[in-house]
Amino acid sequence: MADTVIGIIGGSGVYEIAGLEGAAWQTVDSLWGDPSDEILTGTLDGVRMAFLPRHGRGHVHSPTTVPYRANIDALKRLGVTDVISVSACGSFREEMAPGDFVVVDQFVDRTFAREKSFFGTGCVAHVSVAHPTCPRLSAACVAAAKDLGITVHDGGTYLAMEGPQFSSMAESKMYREAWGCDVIGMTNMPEAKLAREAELCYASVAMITDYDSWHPDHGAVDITDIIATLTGNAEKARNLVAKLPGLLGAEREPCPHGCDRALEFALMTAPDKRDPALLSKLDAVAGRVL
Ligand SMILES: CSC[C@H]1O[C@H](OP(=O)(O)O)[C@H](O)[C@@H]1O
Ligand SMILES: Nc1ncnc2[nH]cnc12
Repeated sequence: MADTVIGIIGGSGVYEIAGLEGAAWQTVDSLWGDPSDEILTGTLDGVRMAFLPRHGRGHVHSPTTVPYRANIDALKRLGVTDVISVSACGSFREEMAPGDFVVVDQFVDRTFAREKSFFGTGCVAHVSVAHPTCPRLSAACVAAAKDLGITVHDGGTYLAMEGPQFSSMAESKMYREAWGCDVIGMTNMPEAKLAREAELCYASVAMITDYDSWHPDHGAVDITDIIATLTGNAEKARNLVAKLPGLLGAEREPCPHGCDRALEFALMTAPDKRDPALLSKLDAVAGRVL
């Protein structure tokens, strides 16, 4: 058994969490650049927690400029084992309404202007993201939401777009009708891919703020409406996070789905061909297998 350390990545509208014992904002150095902000650490119900606001306090980073690699590396350096991403999203489904939560289990990655891997020339690795979220951690998020009486959808496909502009109506209809996506946001990719490379369990709690631009009765997505819905959602998200230590416990068995062993057979580059500079940057993310 190992200690559980819960990492929360807070999205739009979620810039802090309350109630941590021994709470302190900590600077974490990463060789992958500066994380989005300092990380709030402490314990909740005897479980270590680390909270990182994805866009930084004051919402400084756009979805494109969020330092995704530095964020995941910094959480890994703090000993985080389980990452819960909290995000705002638009809905492509009538029955997935603003105010509802979706615990996402699949992604379509349409982002194109971001660094998507810790690996590359000098240390090549290929991990599977066929099942990009952790079923054990996702189940805990669903249970927490249900305990709180939040309307939660267990599973859904999240289309990750580059942004920062919202989609055109033609795109919105295509993602919904032809591609079968359920929700849309701008940040869960490459975050989920990087969490898998770092052998972290990852779950995504997507909080619906709008119907994007496909819905005949709702018109185009509007940031003012989004912010109004976000405020209510953020409070629900903080309550959900507070339930997680009780559900996950202070000690954890190895992940039954193998998230914490994702790199086991993934490295392709022969040991004598590996680039020492890249290997030193990979010490936290891939140290277990290097
Ligand atoms: C405020 S609407 C658009 C913005 O909100 C979402 O951010 P996050 O995923 O961090 O909650 C969405 O992906 C966009 O970045
Ligand atoms: N409709 C939408 N598209 C992309 N990101 C979003 N975040 C919240 N609503 C969104």
